[in-house]
Amino acid sequence: MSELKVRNLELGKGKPKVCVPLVAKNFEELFSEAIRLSKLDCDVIEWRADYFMYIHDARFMKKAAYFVRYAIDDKPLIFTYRTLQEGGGQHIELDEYLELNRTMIDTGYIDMVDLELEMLLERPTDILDYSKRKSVRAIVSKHNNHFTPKKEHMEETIKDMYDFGGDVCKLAVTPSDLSDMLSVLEVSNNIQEDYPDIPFVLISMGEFGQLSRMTGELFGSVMTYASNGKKSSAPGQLPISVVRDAMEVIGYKNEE
Ligand SMILES: O=C1C[C@@](O)(C(=O)O)C[C@@H](O)[C@@H]1O
Repeated sequence: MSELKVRNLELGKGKPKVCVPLVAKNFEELFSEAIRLSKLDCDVIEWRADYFMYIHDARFMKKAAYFVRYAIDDKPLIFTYRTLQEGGGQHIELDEYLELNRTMIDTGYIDMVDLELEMLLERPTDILDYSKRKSVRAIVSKHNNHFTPKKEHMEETIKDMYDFGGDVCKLAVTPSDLSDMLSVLEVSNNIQEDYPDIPFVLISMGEFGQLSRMTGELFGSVMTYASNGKKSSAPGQLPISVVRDAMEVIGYKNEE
């Protein structure tokens, strides 16, 4: 499995890393939630800025990023603006989306940025090169909140994300039954076997998909998203302790 260093963390080495979402609408919530999350047993924090009310004010956003960094100390931080089309909290125009992500990359407070493949495909942009130059890792992502695409299609999407320059390639899809969840595991297994250099995260969301959030060590996903104890940022997320316990069992090796 390919490895990727982010601050003190090695994605792709050992167990999948556990990420929890930071969801807040104003500064007060942001700061108190960031402090609360910093004490949880998570490896990474994802600031879901699409729920924040000051996204149109770059000065406030820089301050907010500083607050979050200060509150969470040395934990790796992902900046994510999830668009409405992909299940996010509020609408944003493409120009502003790119500008906001660039501003956040510039702050030096974030370690990773989540960029949606569809937004990157809208128009030529150098934002992936830009984040590389600034040593911010890029997660290229895509979310299907309605169904699970065909297996070949999911595999192609992950490869496209990698070819495009994603440091981590993430696809989250919606199952309508358990066999949809199994397709996601099968695609994960194919990618880890055929493209071991691609660090990826494949998620089957919702209740049918929950197994996919615990099995990364077997099927190759380098990270899993868990609920933060108050709010989840996607259907099917499990509490951190449940994910950790499951991963202990799944990764258990007999010492003989
Ligand atoms: O892309 C993802 C994965 C996710 O959608 C999930 O299914 O856990 C949760 C989001 O916060 C994150 O940005």
